[in-house]
Amino acid sequence: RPDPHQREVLIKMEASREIGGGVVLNKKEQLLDKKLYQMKQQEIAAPDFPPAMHFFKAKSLIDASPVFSILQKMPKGAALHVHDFSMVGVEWLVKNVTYRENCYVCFTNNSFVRFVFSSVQPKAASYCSTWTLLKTMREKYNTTELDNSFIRNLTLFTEDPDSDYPNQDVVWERFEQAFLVAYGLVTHAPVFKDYLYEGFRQFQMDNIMYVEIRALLPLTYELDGRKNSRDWSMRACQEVLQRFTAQYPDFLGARFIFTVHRGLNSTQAVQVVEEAMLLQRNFPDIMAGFDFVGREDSGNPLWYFKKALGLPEERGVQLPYFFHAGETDSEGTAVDQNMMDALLFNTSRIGHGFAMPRHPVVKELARKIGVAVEVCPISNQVLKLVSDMRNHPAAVLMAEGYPMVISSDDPALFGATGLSYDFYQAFVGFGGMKSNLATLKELVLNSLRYSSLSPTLKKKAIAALLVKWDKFVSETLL
Ligand SMILES: O=c1[nH]cnc2c1ncn2[C@@H]1O[C@H](CO)[C@@H](O)[C@H]1O
Repeated sequence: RPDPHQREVLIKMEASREIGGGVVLNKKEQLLDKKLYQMKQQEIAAPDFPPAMHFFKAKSLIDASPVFSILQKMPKGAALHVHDFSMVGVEWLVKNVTYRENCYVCFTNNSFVRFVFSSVQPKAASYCSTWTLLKTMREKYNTTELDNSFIRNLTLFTEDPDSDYPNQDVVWERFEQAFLVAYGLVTHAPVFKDYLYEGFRQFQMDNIMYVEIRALLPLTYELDGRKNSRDWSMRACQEVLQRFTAQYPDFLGARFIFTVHRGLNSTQAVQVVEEAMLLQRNFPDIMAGFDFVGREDSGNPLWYFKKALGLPEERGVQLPYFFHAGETDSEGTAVDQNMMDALLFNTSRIGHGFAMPRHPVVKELARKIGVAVEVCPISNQVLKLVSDMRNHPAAVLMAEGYPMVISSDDPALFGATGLSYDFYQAFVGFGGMKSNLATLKELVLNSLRYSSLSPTLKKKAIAALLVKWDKFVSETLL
């Protein structure tokens, strides 16, 4: 039995294992830490405690939170897990993109919309009404109502999430629909570039200096229906990045993780991995690697793709992996082995790792080889129906000092922006009263440590972040 006299020592021992347990705060940081502690105490004691309710109901409360406002100002380093077409708030798509010339709309049998840009009347699709020029439609209908209905199509946001999304099947179906709605807009070649630029801008506004984007890199199309190559998309990414960093020199840049849906078969996977290797060779500066996306429970397990995933090593070619894994509750099924298999295929990080606490060997192995988990709190709340953030599995990982980064997955679809809302859920929700400024500092530093930047760039990025951090601490104390 432990000695009751050892109580203090044991408590300290636990605290030292926490994320941030090893971070030493300077005088100024200690002051800010105290301030944050008091602010958090008040928030946690309030009857309407945001992390205990669905994010869609909590959002307006979080917006009013003083802790949130500090988290917004905090330099957050990198966003390492965000999807290409969910970076930009959907208002921008509706208010800016759908108001451009030559934008057509149609309505599907299950009452969703689809968009396309075309110089001529587009051919009707079997699943949709005839295409109508939006400009003409706006002359006939109430524009505000129309725009609001588009916004509802593009996000999952609703006043009543509990009855609208009773289970994961319903919410995932709705989620994939929203991407399809955006698809015709964001794959139009000029919009593709503007979207990316606006995405960087919105992340930069949230004090993020670098992003790694899970990107489908779909073929973009021109007004006459002509399709551009995938190389065109990559060059467009390069060009937009150059333009953006020239305008915002504080922004370090972005890299892309080429992704495909996990529904494809093993032969298709071989082709896709071949293409990924080619992209990695031709665009080494902006290509980070490869991953599978889509709902894990309904897709093929990673092991099914072993032939494809073994190709790069077989050929002695570099293709880093960044697998989504453990975003499932289906304990003991084939997909529940994805985290283990991700490690066996030498993954650089694990996307989500929601099931990690249930896999002790994976956890030990991953920690030993330095594989971080990308925790996406709000995504898990919306797509995995985690109703109370205090019960999020990352609470366990955090207490054990397991290497993790906080990311936002699909901020636009959830009605969030950048990373601040997810940091709020981590800091106030599963971090509780234990997480402090040291926790935040470690999380933020982790985002660069576990990024795919080269060692030299990483060093530079961390130095730049620490300068921003000191400034943030001083300014927040004023
Ligand atoms: O949390 C996630 N888990 C798995 N797949 C996702 C998640 N978020 C987005 N996507 C997938 O990424 C594609 C857009 O890049 C979407 O089609 C969606 O299936």
